[in-house]
Amino acid sequence: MYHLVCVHCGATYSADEILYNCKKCGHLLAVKYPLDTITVKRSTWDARPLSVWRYKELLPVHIEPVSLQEGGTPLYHLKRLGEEMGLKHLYAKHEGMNPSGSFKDRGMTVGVSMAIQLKKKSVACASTGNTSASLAVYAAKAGIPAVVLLPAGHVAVGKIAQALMHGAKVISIRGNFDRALEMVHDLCLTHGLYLLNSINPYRLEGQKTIGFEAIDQLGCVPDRIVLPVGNAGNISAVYKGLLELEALDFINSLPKMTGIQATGASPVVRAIKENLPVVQTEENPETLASAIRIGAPVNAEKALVAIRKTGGTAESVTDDEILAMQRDLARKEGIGVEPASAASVAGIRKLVEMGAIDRDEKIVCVVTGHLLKDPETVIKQCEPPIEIDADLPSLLSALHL
Ligand SMILES: Cc1ncc(COP(=O)(O)O)c(C=O)c1O
Ligand SMILES: N[C@@H](CCOP(=O)(O)O)C(=O)O
Repeated sequence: MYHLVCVHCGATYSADEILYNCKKCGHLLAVKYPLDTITVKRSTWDARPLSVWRYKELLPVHIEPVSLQEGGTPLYHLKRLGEEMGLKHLYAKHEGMNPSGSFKDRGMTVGVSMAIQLKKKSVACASTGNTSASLAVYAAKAGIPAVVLLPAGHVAVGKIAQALMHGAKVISIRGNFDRALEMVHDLCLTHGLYLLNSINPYRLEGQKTIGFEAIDQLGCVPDRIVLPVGNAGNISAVYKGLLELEALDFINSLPKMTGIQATGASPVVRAIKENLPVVQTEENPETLASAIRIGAPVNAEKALVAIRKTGGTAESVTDDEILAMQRDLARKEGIGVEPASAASVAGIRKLVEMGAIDRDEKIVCVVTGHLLKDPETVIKQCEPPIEIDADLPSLLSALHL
């Protein structure tokens, strides 16, 4: 049976205690499995469909999971963009192909299942959009109420539409995401709702399967895994999962974990570049990649370890660089992603230009959310449709034929 362990002081807690922070030092908790008793074989996993639940021996859920077939997302070889950058082995893992259109579904299938396993009656989160959309979807599937707190005016319309349509109670606060997270944390501690942001150690267990799948699809461990970083849960989760695979002798090397942030919201990048022991909060984070508009990443401590221990790096990209890559992915590779997701590939382009990447590396960029999440940012970048009279001459003239 697994238990919870503080990532900072190592204090341990029983698995069924509803805890988000260590009672001794206040830092975050992680799920620790007795890996020496896990006897699953690679061949057993290989025989199952590619999905979060392929790896159930390394997940905490013991009941029938609340599932909508999450995971099993495509790994695309970016031939054209890779060629332009001089990279032969550049891949994108398209997490926008999950049920609600982002990687959060991997976390929520596990997190909402744990809410049921722990007999919680309602769930809540703060969100820049995707967490709320995903929570609303999985709470609907589980048949329990969900409350979501959003930063007013800073959430993409597709994500609000999802949270509303799937029946969550949607509250917009006049404050940013970091404040919304503090508020929902207080609400959950005082009123017993189950908090499903990435400070929930169980939710992140689902997200670690991104790394497992990438390795299974590639047939080897990539040299580098690149992720956009906001609250820093995903990069931490993927790293944790890879450590578990290594401990089980399923892999014998680790990819360089590489985090990409938007220039206006880049506290992790700053900590890496300036070799700071801890991340310093940015009070007024700003980027049009609203999913990663976060100044106080709650998982930063773990993310710094992931990047430093694997010899990875962190880099920031401007909003213009993010949008240029969003267009390039769409037009040169046929891959539709939201701005925050394009940050990972934009970051690699920048690192290549800086000479910081070995061109023979096998690189997996995680592209985290679907293009249709944020249609307004798409429309603003494109020419509007050409409206014509409904006759052939008008059509030919519009096509310059
Ligand atoms: C589309 C998208 N990409 C990236 C991120 C950043 O992930 P994390 O917060 O786990 O660093 C988020 C949300 O946080 C997101 O919604
Ligand atoms: N981008 C996230 C921000 C919240 O992150 P979480 O991983 O702590 O839930 C979102 O979609 O809300």
